[in-house]
Amino acid sequence: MEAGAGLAMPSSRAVGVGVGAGPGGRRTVVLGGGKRASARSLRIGGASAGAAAAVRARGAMPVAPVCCLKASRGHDCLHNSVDEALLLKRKSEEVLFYLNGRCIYLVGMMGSGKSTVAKILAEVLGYSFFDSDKLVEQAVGMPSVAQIFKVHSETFFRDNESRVLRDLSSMRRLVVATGGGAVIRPVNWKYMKKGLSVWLDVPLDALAKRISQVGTASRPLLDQQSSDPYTAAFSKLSKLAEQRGDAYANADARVSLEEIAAKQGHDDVSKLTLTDIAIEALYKIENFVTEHPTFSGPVGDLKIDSQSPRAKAL
Ligand SMILES: Nc1ncnc2c1ncn2[C@@H]1O[C@H](COP(=O)(O)OP(=O)(O)O)[C@@H](O)[C@H]1O
Ligand SMILES: O=C(O)C1=C[C@@H](OP(=O)(O)O)[C@@H](O)[C@H](O)C1
Repeated sequence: MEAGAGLAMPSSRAVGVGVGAGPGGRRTVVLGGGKRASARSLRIGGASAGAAAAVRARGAMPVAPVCCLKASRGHDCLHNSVDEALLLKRKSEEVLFYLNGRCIYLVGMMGSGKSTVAKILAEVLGYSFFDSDKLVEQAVGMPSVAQIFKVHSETFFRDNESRVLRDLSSMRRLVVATGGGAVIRPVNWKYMKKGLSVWLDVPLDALAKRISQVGTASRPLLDQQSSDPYTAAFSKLSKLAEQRGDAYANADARVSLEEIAAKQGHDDVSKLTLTDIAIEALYKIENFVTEHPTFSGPVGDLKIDSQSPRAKAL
């Protein structure tokens, strides 16, 4: 049975960014609606130095004073967090102007952080967040992508994925985390090109580490019991990356974690915070829209606002 994608809109939320201490004293960004982004989104001391370095590397002045560069506790840490949160919020306000309601599609390999980063971008932009895998699950009426692959087939999943992207592409003000394989069908690019696509480019070894930590059960293309989880994930991801070739490079903007790490003087992408990555994504989006002035023009057939009652009926 194939079903069309029914899109249930999350309710619209006030957008605000604040900071707080999460469980175990870890830092969190508190986003609009009271949701907390991952505790990795802010780090103490070094993180703010990193954000400041990123700003300097871009040749731009920080929009909020970046202070408190040494690792410490208490008020200094709070200032660091506030600086980063403000930078993220202010940059999002600038980008909003150019986007003119167009959707953002995050593409990238499995585990590249599309869902995680998309949620942050949606919060700061005041957009709605969608995960295309979840919409396919809803459309098909199955609890997981893994089950859809098992009971039906990858082709069945891909057909539904394309339908979901088609339906989303007529809407405005969404940040969509696509499935890692969405880039392989040209028709999906036709849909995603109605908005702006961002490739989260993460080194394969970092992806394999993340995926082996969370397990491969939810990612059927990686689910192999035979060898140790890191080696299995790395080997399969390498094959997929080879097969997919330049497909990800069709995206309008590329956020390379290796590049951000190099700009900040890190030798390891795992030292980057989610805030670093989200800020870089906003800078890359801004670069694209300012280099393509026609992009900010009339939105044409994108008439359905994600927050409107009409969208709920889709
Ligand atoms: N920058 C990051 N650093 C470390 N772990 C991350 C980062 N981004 C995402 N993760 C973790 O990696 C896993 C996959 O992230 P997710 O956002 O689901 O990726 P995707 O949607 O691209 O498959 C999750 O456990 C998430 O918490
Ligand atoms: O790379 C892929 O082909 C896939 C990635 C998955 O999404 P994530 O990238 O969100 O894990 C999911 O769509 C499916 O398992 C196939």
